[in-house]
Amino acid sequence: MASPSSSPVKPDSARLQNGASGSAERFNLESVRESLIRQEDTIVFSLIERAKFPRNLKVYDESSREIPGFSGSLLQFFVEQAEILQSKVGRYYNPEEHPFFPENLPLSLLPPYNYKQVLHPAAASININKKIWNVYVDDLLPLFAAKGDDGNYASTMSSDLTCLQNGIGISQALSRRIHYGLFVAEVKYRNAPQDYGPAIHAQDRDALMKLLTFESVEEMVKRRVEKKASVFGQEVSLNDSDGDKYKVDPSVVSHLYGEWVMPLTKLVQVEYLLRRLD
Ligand SMILES: C=C(O[C@@H]1C=C(C(=O)O)C=C[C@H]1O)C(=O)O
Repeated sequence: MASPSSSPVKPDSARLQNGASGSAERFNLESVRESLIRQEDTIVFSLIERAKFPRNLKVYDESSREIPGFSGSLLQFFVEQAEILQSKVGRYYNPEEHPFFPENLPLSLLPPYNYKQVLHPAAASININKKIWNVYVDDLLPLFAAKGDDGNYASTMSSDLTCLQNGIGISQALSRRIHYGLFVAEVKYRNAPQDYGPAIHAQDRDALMKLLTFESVEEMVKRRVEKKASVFGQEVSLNDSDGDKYKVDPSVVSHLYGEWVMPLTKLVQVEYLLRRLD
């Protein structure tokens, strides 16, 4: 997948959406963590939705030439076309939205929403969706999508599309959640500029990673998402003798957060903080 650059369609100013980030008025560590907790539900439900289909690996085959004149996977084509449409109606003016294919996106046909500046302008240059895409296809799908191919490529891509771009979807949920690290990092900097400033001036990634890491919070996140997966994904049976079965293994969800979601969220925080005093 081509390395994305920053989106050309974000205006200079940006404001927290009232959606995932809670009230636009409250901007503190508690409110951004509350938003991350709410996003857990979307991620767990989207895992369950995507798990309806087998891997259908043909969809992700980047050597595919199925689409005349297009070089890339079926899903890349599908998502790219969706992002073109959504860019035309201003989706990427929202600082919480990050396109997977920011190159060559058309400008919005609608006037930009008057967002309040929350993040440092450097945030517009941070987009790790290439990593998210590769992690999703190479590491995550095998964890929760059964082997096999049922030929439902359009349905699979619709599931991935709403995932990658919007609505209830695993990759969209992942991208939005991971890039929410921008807001977490901004709050952490504002709370302790005296701590973060020296590490930023030294461009010390390790020092920044140590400052922004809260292992106790991470442990709570892993336990909570595992519990949510067991509750939201439990197979309901009228036969009491059936043991507990789940649409997605709850331990997989905890593993997914611990191995990828949280490390990538922290990577976004470090990348942002390195540029915070530019
Ligand atoms: C998001 C935060 O930063 C880090 C990443 C976390 C995560 O991705 O869930 C949790 C705790 C921190 O180690 C936070 O402090 O809430």
